[in-house]
Amino acid sequence: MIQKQINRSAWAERWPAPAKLNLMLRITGQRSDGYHLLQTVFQFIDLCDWITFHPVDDGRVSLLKPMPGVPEEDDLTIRAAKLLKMEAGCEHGVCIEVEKNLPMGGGLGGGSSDAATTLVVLNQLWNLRLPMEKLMELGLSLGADVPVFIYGYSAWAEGVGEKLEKINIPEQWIVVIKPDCHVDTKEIFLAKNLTRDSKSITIADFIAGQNQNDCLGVVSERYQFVKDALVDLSEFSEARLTGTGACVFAQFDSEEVAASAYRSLQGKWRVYLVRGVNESPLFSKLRNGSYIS
Ligand SMILES: C[C@@](CO)(OP(=O)(O)O)[C@H](O)COP(=O)(O)OP(=O)(O)OC[C@H]1O[C@@H](n2ccc(N)nc2=O)[C@H](O)[C@@H]1O
Ligand SMILES: Nc1ncnc2c1ncn2[C@@H]1O[C@H](COP(=O)(O)OP(=O)(O)O)[C@@H](O)[C@H]1O
Repeated sequence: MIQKQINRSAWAERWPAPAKLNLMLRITGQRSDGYHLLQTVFQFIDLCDWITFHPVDDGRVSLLKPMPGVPEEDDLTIRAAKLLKMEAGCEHGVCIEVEKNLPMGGGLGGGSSDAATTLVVLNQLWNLRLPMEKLMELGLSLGADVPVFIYGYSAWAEGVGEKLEKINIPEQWIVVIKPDCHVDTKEIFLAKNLTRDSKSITIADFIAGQNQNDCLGVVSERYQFVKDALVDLSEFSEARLTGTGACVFAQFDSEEVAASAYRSLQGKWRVYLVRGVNESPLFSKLRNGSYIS
């Protein structure tokens, strides 16, 4: 985590909020508050929302343009900025501009990533100096997926996704299909027939090929588009579900083979050709950018 101060010019920058994939997901139990205990592996992909933070003098936190279907006060960037202000007890204001590229409710973690980028970048721009651990704690109160985007590196995750351990995964080419449906995370976790008692595995087991997603059965039984997308994608490589869906993905060693699969699927599906990356593009930008003094 970069703790250095960013120059004032960074206000004019566009900051990435990358998507994640769950390369496997096991549900090993349930907490007394209903939240499920998971084992999962997060890797980032180079498909991003882009966020610009415009300074304002009146202390208000607002969106330049609210997203269709999401009231401004519910937007995770607004909630993150307000939470940060409250935690730091500061009077700063900001107008947030989000260029939304990640499909919503797709299991790519777009809302969580937008929240994480807001926490990390405003912490720098407002010179609050909150440590990464505090930002991750604030992030967790916004959503189970937020901490990994603050952590900024591919991770083996346990708990509800907040106990993170760095992991290096081959940075392959990936084809992602976004089926034309929105899967509600809560609905899947409430399903009676969801597997909730998977045996815990180790990182070595995952590397050896144990990569099941325990949500797959319930999601594909309820969402025909997801089932169909898995069938079409598996003609090219092993097809998997990310998170609770709706997106499905397949990994490829070769860009050429991935691009060929992408082209074949393009006519029928909303499809993305991306690359898996172990360092979050947000942290690559913070580390490599000339705006860090
Ligand atoms: C399943 C995962 C895997 O990465 O991804 P998505 O498919 O949503 O991206 C996440 O853990 C999702 O995280 P996130 O999308 O932030 O979920 P939250 O907003 O915290 O929770 C939405 C709802 O799902 C249920 N929930 C969520 C996470 C969890 N470990 N157990 C749960 O039971 C809770 O009912 C909660 O009210
Ligand atoms: N900035 C945001 N971007 C996306 N979704 C948001 C945002 N703020 C709030 N949300 C809400 O969070 C829900 C989950 O969005 P998202 O994170 O994209 O999906 P998922 O958790 O399946 O990856 C959306 O349906 C939307 O109602």
